[in-house]
This record gives sequence, C-alpha cells and structure tokens, in this order.
Amino acid sequence: MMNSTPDEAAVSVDGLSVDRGGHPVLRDLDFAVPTGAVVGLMGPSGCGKTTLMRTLVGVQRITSGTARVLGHIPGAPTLRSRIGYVTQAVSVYRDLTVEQNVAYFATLAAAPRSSAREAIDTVGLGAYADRRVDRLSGGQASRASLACALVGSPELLVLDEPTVGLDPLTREELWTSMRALAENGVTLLVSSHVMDEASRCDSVLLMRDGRLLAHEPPQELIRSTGTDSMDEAFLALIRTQQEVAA
Ligand SMILES: Nc1ncnc2c1ncn2[C@@H]1O[C@H](COP(=O)(O)OP(=O)(O)OP(=O)(O)O)[C@@H](O)[C@H]1O
Repeated sequence: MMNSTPDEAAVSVDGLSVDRGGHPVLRDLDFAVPTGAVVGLMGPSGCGKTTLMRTLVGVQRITSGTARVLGHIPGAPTLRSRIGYVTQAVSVYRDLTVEQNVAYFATLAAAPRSSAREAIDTVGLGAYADRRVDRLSGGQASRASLACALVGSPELLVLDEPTVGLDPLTREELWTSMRALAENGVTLLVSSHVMDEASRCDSVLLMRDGRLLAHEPPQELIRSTGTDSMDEAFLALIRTQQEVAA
C-alpha cells in the first residue's frame, strides 16, 4: 500500500505561513508527521485547521515556507490518487445509494469495483450499501463520504471533523476504523474540536490563532502541563504562551 519508506515523514512543513483574504491565517508552522501515525489537529473554531488541511491537499496557496506531502509538494499530480480528503460538508450524491456513490469514486480512482465494497465494510455501512444517501442518518452519510475517500487505498487521509454530529457509538466505530487503517500503514490527519478525541491519537497538533502551541502525544501534553484532561492542558498551554508574551 505504501510507496514511501517507513522512516520518511508522510507530511512535513517548515516555516509554513498562509494568508487568506489578506490576513495571516497560518503563521510559521513547523512539524512532521511520521508514516502510519494518527495525528489529531485540534484547536478552537477559526484557529486554522481547515486551512492547514487545504494547504496539504494542494488547494490553498502557500504564502511562505514549504510543505512536503508523501515526498512531493502539495497538489503534485502524482499525489492525486494517494491522498483521500474528506471535507466538513458531506460530499456524496444524495439520490444515489451508498454503493453507487462509492463505486463512482472507485471508477474515478481507477480502483477495482471490489474496493468499493471493502471501503463500505471498513466504515461499517455494509448493511446500508443499497440504501440511498438521503435515507441515511447524518452519521451514516458522513461515513459514506469517508468510504468514498478510501476506495483508491490512499496512503494519507485528511479528514476534517469526521466525528462531528455522530453519536458516541458511531464515533467509537469510526475511530476503530481509523485505527485499523493506521495499522495498515495509512497516515491519518484528523481535525476535531472535541479535545477528548485527542486521546485516540498518536500525537496532537494543538493550534491557536494560526500558530502551533504544541505537537506531542496526548499523554505527554497532559503530563507536561500537570493537568488531568486535554481541555485543561490546552488552557494551561495558552496561559503559558500569554505569560511568555507579556
Ligand atoms: N475564504 C476565506 N477568506 C478569508 N479568510 C478566511 C477564509 N476562510 C477562512 N478564513 C479565515 O481563516 C481563519 C481560519 O479558518 P479555518 O476554516 O481554517 O479554521 P478552523 O480551525 O478550521 O475552524 P472550524 O473549527 O470552525 O472549522 C479564520 O479566521 C477564518 O475567518
């Protein structure tokens, strides 16, 4: 499944800054994501999570600095079939069944038809394959979207708030699916503003106002801030940052 060597970073950014509408949105980010890691992208609404994801999938102009994704600059044609990107908006055809949607994406990715069925099973929608998307719940429709991103066996999955609006059981199932993908060598970059979800990740990129506050394993963030939860760790990091700035 993977073409990159195991010790090559799946994603690395160096001094990355991005402006939108003439305003700085990402400011001087530096980090690297190892292949096969599940990395949480966390921080309050508007901190720049979606912009960072857009930059890595190659649809956002970089103002300064560099980004490399699977060894290439974002947007390189060779990356097209190697990255799966699921935006916040469910992007499937509502008048088609789950299987018709996923099969359509399989055709676009020149993937075998059997890969559609595998992707549907991976997201736990096997029993709903023949159901039209407009007759699914919101969470099921989100998972149908994820299945579409899985069909080409991408090496990197970039998922913008995939668990938003899901009930706890579905959320649990989705995290289990994502973890299984990582165990097969897929790298996942997953945004969320539910801090508790950080505990599911190998490391967390914690952002605020376009800056990176920390990039550490979740248990290390809690330990180093002397707190009991990710919410508290985040607040402690902000306080430290404000003290340094004062
Ligand atoms: N098209 C745009 N033009 C100008 N500024 C934008 C545009 N889209 C977003 N922004 C600004 O960029 C900043 C970061 O937005 P972004 O969508 O990346 O945040 P986010 O962390 O993903 O937020 P959320 O969690 O609410 O989805 C915000 O201040 C936002 O107002």
